Amino acid sequence: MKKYDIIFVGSGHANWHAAVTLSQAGKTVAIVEKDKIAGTCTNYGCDPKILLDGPFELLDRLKQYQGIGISDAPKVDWSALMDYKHKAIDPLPIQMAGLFKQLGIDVLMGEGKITGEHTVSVNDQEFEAQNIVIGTGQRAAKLNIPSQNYLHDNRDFLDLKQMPQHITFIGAGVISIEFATMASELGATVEIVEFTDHALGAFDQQSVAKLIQKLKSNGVQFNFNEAVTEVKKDGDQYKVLTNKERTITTDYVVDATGRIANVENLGLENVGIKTTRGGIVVDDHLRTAVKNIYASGDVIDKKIPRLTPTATFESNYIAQQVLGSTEEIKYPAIPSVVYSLPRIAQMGVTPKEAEQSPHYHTQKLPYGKQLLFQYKNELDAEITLVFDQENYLVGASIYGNDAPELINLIAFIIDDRLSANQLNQKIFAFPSASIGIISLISTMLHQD
Ligand SMILES: Cc1cc2nc3c(=O)[nH]c(=O)nc-3n(C[C@H](O)[C@H](O)[C@H](O)COP(=O)(O)OP(=O)(O)OC[C@H]3O[C@@H](n4cnc5c(N)ncnc54)[C@H](O)[C@@H]3O)c2cc1C
Ligand SMILES: NC(=O)c1ccc[n+]([C@@H]2O[C@H](COP(=O)([O-])OP(=O)(O)OC[C@H]3O[C@@H](n4cnc5c(N)ncnc54)[C@H](O)[C@@H]3O)[C@@H](O)[C@H]2O)c1
Repeated sequence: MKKYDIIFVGSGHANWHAAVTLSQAGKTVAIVEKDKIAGTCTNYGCDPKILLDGPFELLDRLKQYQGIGISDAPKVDWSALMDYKHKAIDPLPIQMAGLFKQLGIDVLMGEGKITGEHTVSVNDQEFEAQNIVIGTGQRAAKLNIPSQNYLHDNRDFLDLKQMPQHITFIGAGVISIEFATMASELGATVEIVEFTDHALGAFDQQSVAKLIQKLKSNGVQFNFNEAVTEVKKDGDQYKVLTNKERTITTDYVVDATGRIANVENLGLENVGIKTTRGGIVVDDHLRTAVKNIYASGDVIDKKIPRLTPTATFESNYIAQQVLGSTEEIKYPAIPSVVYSLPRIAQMGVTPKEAEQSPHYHTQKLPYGKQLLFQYKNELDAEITLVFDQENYLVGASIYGNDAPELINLIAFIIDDRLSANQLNQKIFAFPSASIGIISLISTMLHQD
């Protein structure tokens, strides 16, 4: 039986960062993968999504100059954009496989199964390892309704050769909102059916309300407190039936009602690894019930957001544990971003949490209006800052196209508990979007 120091089941961000670090540290490493190398983010998630979003973001920025310098905006050619997506994304698993080979990491293609505390089987062949890391991620949930096979998921949407004229999204979470943004910008008619009374539950609802208004004005119809009960085929189209006795006639249905952990058929019961509905149960060292078997990334039952940077953080943490560290895992504040137009970002204490606690106070800044030149006439952009009683920044919610970049900058201010004086010791480029925000924040920050 071939022996390794460590075997990783799954090749996504939850695992490959640790695999690279450990092989560079002289460990013998294998990665087991049953689908495309590099996992969801690279092949079916963040990377293709942001690549397809690029031209839409550009057009959204052009709209800021509509009537004041720009008249005829260009149009997006979706099928050409899709060809470009394939050119850019399809080689990535091959490139990653090349990197692993160069580093001496064995890639074992097939379904990995835990057969014992130190053994993993792949295609009926057994391999032994001192440590095992389970990073098998999540998959799209499927609504339990008749005619499930008419429902599409993120993989299908991000591969669409042509944008359908009418699309129905089930669920008003991050995936639906991001995809609905692109579809509506292309001119598709979009309906979203959501069974709660709100969209994007984890984000500041005042920003979400502004975004919904904008999407509505672009032709997106929101149906809250409504559930899909059945989907029927009707010639080339579909009939989506809801519990409000409504029928939506549509060309394409995306089920984006959440994601579930890949814990089945993994042999976890062979060694007594515990799972819940949320995924694999781990301790504060990311160890499962079997101490030499870790779990990492989306497959963990966790309260923090399931994102690529959190999976990467966990992967880097596990590498250090295997190399001898004994520290328990401590997460910094985690930024979450919805890549809608405009973007919505959230980090640290939310405005809602702040409202409900005497320990925090908030300040809303309509920076789009205040920083007209830096923000290129993006008039509705705003940020809500949350401060603690000593006026250190502990949270921020942003509504604006620069939100992903600004929230990364704000991460330093929150994590390092920077004071106004510390910020003022630094020199930033001017004019720039970020310096405008820094200047505004520094007038409110803890003075020392
Ligand atoms: C549409 C979409 C957009 C997203 N956009 C963003 C974004 O903008 N920003 C962000 O931070 N996050 C985003 N995410 C989330 C991000 O993709 C995940 O958090 C991240 O991929 C988690 O990494 P992971 O390694 O835990 O899981 P995955 O990337 O899912 O990797 C798990 C791997 O394990 C493999 N596997 C499963 N079972 C087995 C088995 N038994 N044997 C062998 N291999 C197995 C799978 O095939 C898969 O390749 C998005 C997700 C989706 C679906
Ligand atoms: N920008 C990003 O970071 C990003 C982007 C896309 C995906 N992701 C990842 O994917 C996850 C989001 O996936 P998602 O959007 O599918 O899930 P989600 O949990 O964000 O949203 C699902 C929505 O569907 C609704 N819903 C559930 N059952 C329903 C039903 N029967 N009928 C109608 N509505 C129903 C829920 O109330 C919820 O609003 C994130 O948590 C993250 O892990 C991240």
